[in-house]
Amino acid sequence: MSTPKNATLTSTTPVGVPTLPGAPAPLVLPARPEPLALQAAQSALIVVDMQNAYASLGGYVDSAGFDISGAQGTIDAIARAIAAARAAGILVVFLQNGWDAKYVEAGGPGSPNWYKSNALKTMRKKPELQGKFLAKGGWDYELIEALKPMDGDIVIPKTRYSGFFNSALDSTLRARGIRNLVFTGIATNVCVESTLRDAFHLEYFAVMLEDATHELGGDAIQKASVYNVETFFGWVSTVDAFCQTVAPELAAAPLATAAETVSA
Ligand SMILES: C/C(=C/NC(N)=O)C(=O)O
Repeated sequence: MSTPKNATLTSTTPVGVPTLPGAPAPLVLPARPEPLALQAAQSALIVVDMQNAYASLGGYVDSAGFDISGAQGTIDAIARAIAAARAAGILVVFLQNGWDAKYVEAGGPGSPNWYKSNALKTMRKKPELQGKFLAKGGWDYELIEALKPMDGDIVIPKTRYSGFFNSALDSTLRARGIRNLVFTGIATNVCVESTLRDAFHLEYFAVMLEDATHELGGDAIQKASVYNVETFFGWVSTVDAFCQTVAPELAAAPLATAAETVSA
């Protein structure tokens, strides 16, 4: 989604993880409702579920009838954020949603996921699609070509909407001293928001780059999710603000240079 025209990044006293004595001065990310102070070494860029299932025509959400016509803009925005994060030494973590090829991890009729997952529902409705959506080893499950992990990035598989549930995400972040999470990905209102809410409950400072996320359900849904994050669970910023803050030298460079540092 593009930045709303009336969006103002309020400029008040920064908040965030207290700076330890002797630590370098923190970066200050313009954000709503207030700027967020963060150390690059204590921060991770979380790229949520940028898989063919969610971002490519012919993938699961497109096949299930959701509108992903805006996904390309989101992909480009995430590519810029990833390039800036890597340049700044900020850990990049890709979440990858899905299940084993036999769908044991999806849960059977005893799991609410059986009834709420539109991937499972669509495959039940159209048996010719059985086995196609979100199955490990398949095209649908793969991260999209334009946003492939590089050396130093981390990929965390997950089986439910929240990246923290039954996954290695929390321990991976804690082991590296990460306290600030910068969220991008699809879908704003499902896996991004679910993971960000859990981040709040686990004491991470979470900020969502609103123009590097894409909703499932329309503009009103995007606005509602942004409102929730800004008001209750964390902070909201933009890709431009993030790039300018963490890698100003890259933000000034031509787009092609930034894109080149993203694809493996
Ligand atoms: C609806 C849905 C959203 N996933 C996500 N990555 O936000 C799903 O996985 O079924």
